[in-house]
Amino acid sequence: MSGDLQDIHILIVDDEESIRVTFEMFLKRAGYGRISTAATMEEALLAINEERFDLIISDIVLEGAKGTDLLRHIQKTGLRCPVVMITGFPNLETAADAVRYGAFDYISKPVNKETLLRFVRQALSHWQLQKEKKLLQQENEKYRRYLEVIFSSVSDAIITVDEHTNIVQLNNTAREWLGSMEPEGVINLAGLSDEIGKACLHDATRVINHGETVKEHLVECEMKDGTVRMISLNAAPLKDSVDEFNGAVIVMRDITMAPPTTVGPKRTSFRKFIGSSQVMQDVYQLIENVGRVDTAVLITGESGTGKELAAEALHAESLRKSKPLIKVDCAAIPEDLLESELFGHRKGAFTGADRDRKGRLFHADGGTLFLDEIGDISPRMQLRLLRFLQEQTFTPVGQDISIQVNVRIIAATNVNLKEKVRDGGFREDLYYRLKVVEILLPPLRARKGCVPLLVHHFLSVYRDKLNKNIFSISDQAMELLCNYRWPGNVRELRHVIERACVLCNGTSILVENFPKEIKNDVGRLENRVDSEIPERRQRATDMINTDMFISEEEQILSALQSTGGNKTKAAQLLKIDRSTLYRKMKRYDL
Ligand SMILES: Nc1ncnc2c1ncn2[C@@H]1O[C@H](COP(=O)(O)OP(=O)(O)OP(=O)(O)O)[C@@H](O)[C@H]1O
Repeated sequence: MSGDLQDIHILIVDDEESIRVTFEMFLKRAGYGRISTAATMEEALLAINEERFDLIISDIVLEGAKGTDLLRHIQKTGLRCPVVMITGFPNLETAADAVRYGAFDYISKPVNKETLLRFVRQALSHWQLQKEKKLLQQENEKYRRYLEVIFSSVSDAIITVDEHTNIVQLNNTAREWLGSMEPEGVINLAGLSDEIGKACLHDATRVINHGETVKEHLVECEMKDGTVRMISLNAAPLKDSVDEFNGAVIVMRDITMAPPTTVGPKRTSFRKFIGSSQVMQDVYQLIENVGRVDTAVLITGESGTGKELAAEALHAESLRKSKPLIKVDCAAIPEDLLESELFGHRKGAFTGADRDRKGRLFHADGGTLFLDEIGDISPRMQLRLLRFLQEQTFTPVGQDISIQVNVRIIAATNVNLKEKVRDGGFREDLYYRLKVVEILLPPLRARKGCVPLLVHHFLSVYRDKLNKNIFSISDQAMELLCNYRWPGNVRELRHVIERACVLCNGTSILVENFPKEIKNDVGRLENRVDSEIPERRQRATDMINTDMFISEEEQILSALQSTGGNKTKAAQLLKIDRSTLYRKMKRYDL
């Protein structure tokens, strides 16, 4: 407990020095570790802007100002910590005013040690409860948004109804399918006249009246566009947290073209991403789903994994795509400039501000702001950003009037933000605001199946850029690249291929074109005792078709990619004849 008290930060505001000193002494002796004092309202406001407090104790009468003025300012800044007012007069009206303006409570003078400590304990435990409640609400909000993303992005139609078959919720697909629905008011399934509406009513009634679940009820339905589709309906009872029956959920899937288990073809690229491994398929899918939902996204992953590419793809997938995507590298801008860079400033706001300047938030209006390296911003910037996320308004430096904009925030970091929150280096409330949805980009060593594709992609980029006739890469060179750990991820691979293309004098990239750290791996391969080699070969055969080794399908894909789809050249690259290539392409459905 005393360890907790040590971390509690209390601000005492009083124009009488003796009171400040006495209160500080009482609190320190009681174990409270961090006490700050302010003699005037200006000093108090400065402290509140710079630091975070758990409690403020203020005299109701300050020199040249009233304690209630301080309360008003505190409310304006959005600070939520409790404020206890000390009132010198037996004037109940002023004290009641203070409570009306948001004070937690007031204490009448003279204040003895026991009374002060009692009020402090009460205010802090109230504050603790408030914080826990807020955290819980944030968690709930997070899950609610996750569910909303899933609900709105699945291609199945989902409808929930109450026990009278009134529609409670439906996702976009369901809205599209239930063509005869009026946009406003309560809609009952009984009022829908088309096949699909009737089928929903039939299944919902079975669930509601008999408590049965309905599985794979297949109906032919004429859709709005006149086509006849085969729809599979599944329905189940909807129960609340205490197992009370609440209605039914109906999930419908169009199975006309494909059976439900069919998996779509693997993508070898998406927007500016190259890569075909399963983890990247999941990333592409998530970006597509989340791009359309107007929510904050936190992109995480090691340096060089493609976080900026993910932000660009999210913007391109969103309804904001015709508006600007503004990028800010928070680590590259000095801390004292970042505030005016983001929020703008008025002429004369600080030395060197010789004209008004609109910030990047203003320029991003209607579009997306990408905040790279968000983990590096100062506590002051964290607070300003939090306020912006809460209100979508901001005030340029040196200006009084706030500006309203409509901006989606996408942030990225390569540090562990959760750990930073735990260490107190990053605000928890901001963390949850930013991380409504997280996209984690895996390191390249966890998706080595992507390496050959990336190698051929960058090879063709630099072949064109450097105007060279490099068309292949030796098996040994490729093996080295596939086995290397890539601490710098795709960025490092890109540089390695660029360098190799510059150094290459022939038509093939060779091991000798690689830098030392990669070439040294040859030594490791060659120095291996003979007995290890067959075992390694065996392992390679065993692991074909996994992400660690390159499957035949991926070799063919990367060869086609690097030759721009030219099958004759791809066959040459793979050292097989054209007809074999055609046969294999057919087999893998490429
Ligand atoms: N999957 C990929 N396909 C093609 N190029 C990629 C891929 N991933 C990353 N790159 C390239 O690697 C380089 C680094 O990518 P990016 O800047 O997006 O990484 P980052 O994760 O934002 O890095 P940092 O954290 O250092 O800012 C860029 O040149 C980018 O085009």
